Amino acid sequence: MNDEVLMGAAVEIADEVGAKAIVSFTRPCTCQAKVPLIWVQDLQLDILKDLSMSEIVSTCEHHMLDAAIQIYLSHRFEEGVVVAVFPYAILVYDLEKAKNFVDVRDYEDLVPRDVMYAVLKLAMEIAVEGREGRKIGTAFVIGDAGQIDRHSHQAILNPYLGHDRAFRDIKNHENWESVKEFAQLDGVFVVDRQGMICAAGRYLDVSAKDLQLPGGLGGRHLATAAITHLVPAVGVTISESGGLVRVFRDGACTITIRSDIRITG
Ligand SMILES: Nc1ncnc2c1ncn2[C@@H]1O[C@H](COP(=O)(O)OP(=O)(O)OP(=O)(O)O)[C@@H](O)[C@H]1O
Repeated sequence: MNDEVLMGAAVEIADEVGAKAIVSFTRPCTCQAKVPLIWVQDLQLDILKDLSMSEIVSTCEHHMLDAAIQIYLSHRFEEGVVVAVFPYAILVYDLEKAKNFVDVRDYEDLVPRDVMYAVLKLAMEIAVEGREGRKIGTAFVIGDAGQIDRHSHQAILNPYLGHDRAFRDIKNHENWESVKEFAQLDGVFVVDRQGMICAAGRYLDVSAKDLQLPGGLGGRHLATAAITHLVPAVGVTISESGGLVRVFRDGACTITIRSDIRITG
């Protein structure tokens, strides 16, 4: 169906239901929306043309959740509805679903909300952007830095050693460029509860052999999961091979977020 016709209908529906935004998975086209327009580039949507109507709706809902998680992290929309436009369907989508899926409050006993938000958003940026066209994988272990230290050692010289707090604060976007540079190093980042990066290039001396984890995880993922079982900490990993961002606590994977969709607007 014509993308412009669907967009026109979406603008009317958005007005009617008081939507926060229109989220479009179609090709960009002109429209007169009164609410923000968010474009999503999702390469896995080509399959829609071969599906039945009910399959289209459930697939679109699934893809909308992936997009809504990114929108939740980037726009901090925590409630309300958006109107999602797909090549063959229009959905009115409740943002609560994304919030429930990645609720930063679920980690508040270990990591404050603003620190968790910052690490997740930064992790998504690293997963989406990579570095100079290359995918990169890394991990953040956030929590009791003293205890994390006891189960790890420096794989390389710590680039954060001796730097003052202003440069090490992960909540400050100005520090994210250097984090992205150091994300290319071996090992993991250690971040304390205040959001201060204590180390990069840290090797975790732990074993995941007793943990129940999804198959196919690499060494850094397994070690990050294992440290969260051993000490009060949350792990956030970015997979170089699959582009997925995962969150671990208590030795288990609690969130998996796709990063192969691009949000603009
Ligand atoms: N215990 C560990 N602590 C810190 N870093 C590790 C540990 N084990 C492996 N690494 C580092 O992680 C890097 C990637 O290893 P690997 O591909 O096995 O795992 P991964 O990062 O979990 O998986 P992916 O390939 O999906 O990113 C290696 O360069 C290695 O030095």
